[in-house]
Amino acid sequence: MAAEITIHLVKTFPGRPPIRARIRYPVEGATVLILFGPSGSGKTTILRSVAGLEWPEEGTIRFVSRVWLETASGIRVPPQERHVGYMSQDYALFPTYTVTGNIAYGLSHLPSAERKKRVDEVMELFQLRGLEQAKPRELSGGQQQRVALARAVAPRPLLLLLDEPLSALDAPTRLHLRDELRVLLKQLALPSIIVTHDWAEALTLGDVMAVIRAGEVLQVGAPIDVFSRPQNADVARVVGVETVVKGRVVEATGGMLRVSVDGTALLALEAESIGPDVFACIRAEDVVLEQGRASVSSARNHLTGTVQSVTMLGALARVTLDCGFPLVAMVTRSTVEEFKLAPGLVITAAIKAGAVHLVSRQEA
Ligand SMILES: Nc1ncnc2c1ncn2[C@@H]1O[C@H](COP(=O)(O)OP(=O)(O)OP(=O)(O)O)[C@@H](O)[C@H]1O
Repeated sequence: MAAEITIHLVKTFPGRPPIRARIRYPVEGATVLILFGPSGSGKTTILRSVAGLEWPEEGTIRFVSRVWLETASGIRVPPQERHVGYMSQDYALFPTYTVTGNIAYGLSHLPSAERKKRVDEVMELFQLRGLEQAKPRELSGGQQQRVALARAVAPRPLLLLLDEPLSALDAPTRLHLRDELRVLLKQLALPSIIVTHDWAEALTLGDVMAVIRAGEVLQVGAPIDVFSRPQNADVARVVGVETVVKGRVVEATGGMLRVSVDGTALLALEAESIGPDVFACIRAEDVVLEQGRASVSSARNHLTGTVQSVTMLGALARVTLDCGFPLVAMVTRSTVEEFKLAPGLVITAAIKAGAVHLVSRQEA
């Protein structure tokens, strides 16, 4: 039987609806679980419960063969015996400690020579050389993030728990460190659970993703499947991007990238540090349907597609198209009536280049 992580819990804060998580997934060397959802949905509470920093009133938390929580039989393993690395959203570095002091914090059980060796190793790994004596306030946001990660990883935890690891950073640093973090997690061969509400982070970093809303786990699956095939309208609303397809950048011209998706060309705005292998992501509301060839919009992409399905959702309708790849559009009820949208109809989908978001993808 494959090694698994099980997180089943109920946690209630006074005056709030209970947080109920049911997540179970296979774990290998560096499997990353993403907890994805809007603010206040319960992601941090689930992460803190796995760390042992929050005590659910009911539940089971198992990591491979270890049981950390089983309320039915009274098992409650304290945080220090779980051997997890935890990084909170604000990094929580000790302000009066130096960089090495912060990193050495969880290594007090080691003899001093070994402790020094391990600190040196992680300083090297996280490219912190030269900053040994610096205090947290003297570091940039990116450096603080590295020190916090180094501190979490130094004691060789079994599992790494990261709460919004990139949210405190400015956009360019965030983009750069997102790619670095992915490489690093694979290099460490350390399973991790990462909280985020950023879909690009979920796609780049995650192997498995749990979508959480109002304390309920709505769907668990591979990120690309969850984004492109949300189980229901609630999940679609939370993830907000319904077309996620694998593509390859084939040309860069005049500030645009031409991306081939199963042979169909898509134009996207040029983006920094994008490799040739990408996910092309399109929000359903950014797809405009047009009839005939005369285009009124200034969109750079005009794709011919065949309607596969039309689902009415109140005043709006979700339309799935086959454009050589599956594309989802969200249109008004009046568009459905005006264009007589129905399965089999051939129609044009217009998408602005700026609405085609590219996210780097590691080719397996
Ligand atoms: N210690 C606490 N006491 C009371 N209520 C709490 C406590 N911790 C969390 N909550 C409540 O539980 C709910 C879930 O909070 P949680 O921090 O887990 O959400 P989140 O999805 O991580 O949000 P964010 O992305 O904003 O951090 C919220 O309604 C929050 O106000």
